[in-house]
Amino acid sequence: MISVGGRLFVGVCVRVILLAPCCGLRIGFSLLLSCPRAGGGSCGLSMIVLGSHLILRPVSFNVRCSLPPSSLQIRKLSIMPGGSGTSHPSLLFRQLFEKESSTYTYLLADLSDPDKPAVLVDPVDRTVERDLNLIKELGLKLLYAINTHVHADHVTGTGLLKTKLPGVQSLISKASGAKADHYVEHGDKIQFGSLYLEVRATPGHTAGCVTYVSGEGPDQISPRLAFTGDALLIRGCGRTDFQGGDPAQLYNSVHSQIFSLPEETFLYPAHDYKGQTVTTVGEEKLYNPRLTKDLEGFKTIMSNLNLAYPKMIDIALPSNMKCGIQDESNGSTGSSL
Ligand SMILES: N[C@@H](CCC(=O)N[C@@H](CSS)C(=O)NCC(=O)O)C(=O)O
Repeated sequence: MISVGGRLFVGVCVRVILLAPCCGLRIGFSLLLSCPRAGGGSCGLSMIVLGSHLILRPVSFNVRCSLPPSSLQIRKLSIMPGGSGTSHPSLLFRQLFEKESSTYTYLLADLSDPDKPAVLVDPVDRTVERDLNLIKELGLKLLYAINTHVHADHVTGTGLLKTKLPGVQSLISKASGAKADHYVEHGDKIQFGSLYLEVRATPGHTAGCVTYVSGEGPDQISPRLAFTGDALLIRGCGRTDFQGGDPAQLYNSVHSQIFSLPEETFLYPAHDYKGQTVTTVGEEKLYNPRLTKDLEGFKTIMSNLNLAYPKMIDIALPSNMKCGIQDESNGSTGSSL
């Protein structure tokens, strides 16, 4: 069905028509011309070509086949996994999943730049080959392999990526105390082409947790995207019982740095254990069962989670303190961005 200027509809369809018991089924082609009617339906004339016969029939529809005016904008959107959309003509965005640790890795690139510069947020060592293949196939130039924090449940892929793609630089917060090529602090900007991610300190799950928020302004991604790591999970949040975790600090981080973003901001966490992919600030402010409580209620919830320690914690923590880099000589002398 084609809508011309939102007023006239032209449609072609193939019909299977039962003529009479003796004739059996016949295939016909129909051309439909119609115009919208008050109340959302449309009416028009159907011309059916059936063998050598032309049948003209008035028709009426209750279901509109045209796009609502707002969805005309959809043509400009990059459709995200999970059904969300963001409007930036040159953004490439992928949400990738590692199923052993239920970790999300995010690939972002600026396709308007001839180099197609890219960043990868929270890569996992087990899925580095998959990520590298994708980066290669799409012709991207990976600038930074970024961590939101020192993960306790899996080994970061940043070290492996650096060995396989020379030129890639690892990046983590200064407050994490981990080794990397670059250390970021609250307010820093990570540029890739004409796009950037802003660093917001969101400690509480770990002392060095940061959230990376896409840039602000008419030339940036809209609605904004925030990669929250484990500070905020969909309808949940990161635990606070190790790595310098502190429930009051986490509560304050989420409320001041994430819930202060516009309601339509898309939130992408580092994990989901229930098959969810994305949420928004507005949704979490309404429905997050932990963070909608007052501070005392939140602290009570957090001290009663009774979660088992992550299975890989003893391997992951020491490795991730070196950004997953096994060779001591590599990545040990980082600098600010
Ligand atoms: N079972 C998993 C670990 C699950 C877990 O503890 N997840 C962390 C984030 S990774 S350190 C968390 O903060 N969870 C919060 C929650 O409410 O689930 C494993 O063994 O790896």
